[in-house]
Amino acid sequence: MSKNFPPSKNGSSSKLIAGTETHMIKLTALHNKKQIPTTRTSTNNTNTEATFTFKLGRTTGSDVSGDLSVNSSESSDPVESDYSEKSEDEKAQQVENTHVSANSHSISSVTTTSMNNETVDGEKDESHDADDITNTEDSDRSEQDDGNDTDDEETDNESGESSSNLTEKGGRKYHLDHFQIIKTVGTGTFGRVCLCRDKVSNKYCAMKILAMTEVIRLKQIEHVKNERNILREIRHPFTISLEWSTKDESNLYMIFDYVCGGELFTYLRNAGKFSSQTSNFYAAEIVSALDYLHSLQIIYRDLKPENLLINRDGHIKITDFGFAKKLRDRTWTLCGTPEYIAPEIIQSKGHNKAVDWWALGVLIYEMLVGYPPFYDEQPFGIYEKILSGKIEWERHMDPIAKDLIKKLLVNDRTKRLGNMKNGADDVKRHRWFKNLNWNDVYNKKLMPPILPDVHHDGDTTNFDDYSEMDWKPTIAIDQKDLKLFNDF
Ligand SMILES: Nc1ncnc2c1ncn2[C@@H]1O[C@H](COP(=O)(O)OP(=O)(O)OP(=O)(O)O)[C@@H](O)[C@H]1O
Repeated sequence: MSKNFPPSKNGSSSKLIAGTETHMIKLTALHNKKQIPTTRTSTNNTNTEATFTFKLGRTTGSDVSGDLSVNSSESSDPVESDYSEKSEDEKAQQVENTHVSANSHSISSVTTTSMNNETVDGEKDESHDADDITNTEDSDRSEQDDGNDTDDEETDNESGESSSNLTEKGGRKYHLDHFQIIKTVGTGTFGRVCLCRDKVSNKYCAMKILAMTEVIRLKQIEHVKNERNILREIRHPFTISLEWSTKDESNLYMIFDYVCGGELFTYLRNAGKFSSQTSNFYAAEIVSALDYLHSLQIIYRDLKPENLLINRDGHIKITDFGFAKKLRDRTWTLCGTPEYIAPEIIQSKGHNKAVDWWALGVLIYEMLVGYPPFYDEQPFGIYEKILSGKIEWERHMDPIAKDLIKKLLVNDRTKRLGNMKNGADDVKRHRWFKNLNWNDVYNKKLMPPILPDVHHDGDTTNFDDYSEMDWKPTIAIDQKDLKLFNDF
């Protein structure tokens, strides 16, 4: 099976997307036939026929059908846990410290080519009303400042700021022209992520630019609003930090801390597979982050090595909250990346945080083995394998890690570790994590197994090179469409 698994992220499967597009395979699905409907028009969907589309390439593509979440009062899901953390052994994990470059071909001298900032001209004031999905009373939210005068308990006055860059309350007042775009470090379905320099603080940051025309065309309006709203709400050592967001008449912009080590995906493909210790380190940081997100009723829904960035200090930052959702009960949106989606998503049963624990099982397997447990060249083949429940095991696999994976990759989500009455604590107490002190994990006290080869904060050598010639011309959307993004 490994023979057929493409090592490059463009070569395998992809995120799911419904409704449109060139370079996609169109498929017709019948509910309850081990196939996936993309649309759900009512909760009673027996034998509903739906057309859906998959984009090729595991990460070059993106997303999903429009968000079709439906609240249900007939949840059969297990009781939610209180997520209180339990300390275990005091022994911190000792892992081998190696300096590794994410790109096997990365160069050590770094030139950051300045580009004219043609796409980010002129800031528009924005409304910051959180939509009903993410409207919570999270005390951390004040630190996710967006520079809006009405919502600015926020950030320090960094060096060199003039008073015109301060809000009335003394917080940082952002403008798009504060950011100089340097280089593209990632591309997505409707935009790109660029390394930028904040000319006010003189710090590097990452700017995610989403073309609103594409967001509308791909019916992703609710998802990008979810992404922004959830990012404003969260603060955790292993999740990306949103510094500010805004829009103009063409694009949506999100400014993040720049994570210069590149994607875990690259390190994993270069290494082939990780040792049990290395996998354990990354899994622990992800468990810590998932536990936190779930405690806020947020499901992440896109766990995979491409979305795990490694910081200069070797610790994880989870990025791409494009599928994250604040959950009241269950949700029905078809989304994720084929190799990582849980059976209940395929079966359109409605899903909850259990899908993240399933994806963790897939991720741990992929780290230890080098390829995911369910793989086929076509998404349908992947789904059949997921639903069959059959997993091929390597002969010399760490038996304790295998036990955890088996308990995470349980088709019946009511019996899946992480989704039972003790919640994440069941995962944290598993024997594979027995040497960990979870407070040490949270406080980044474990020694990272990989230290990225980074020469300075704005180093981009751990990312692939992307052409800067294919920036699409900015198209201003009309006022009617702009209103769709009123609360972004
Ligand atoms: N804060 C960051 N620092 C450094 N690189 C980043 C950062 N955020 C994103 N990237 C890079 O950009 C890539 C694309 O980012 P992201 O997945 O958020 O975009 P997207 O448009 O949602 O992509 P997709 O369509 O694949 O979901 C990431 O895989 C990563 O390599």
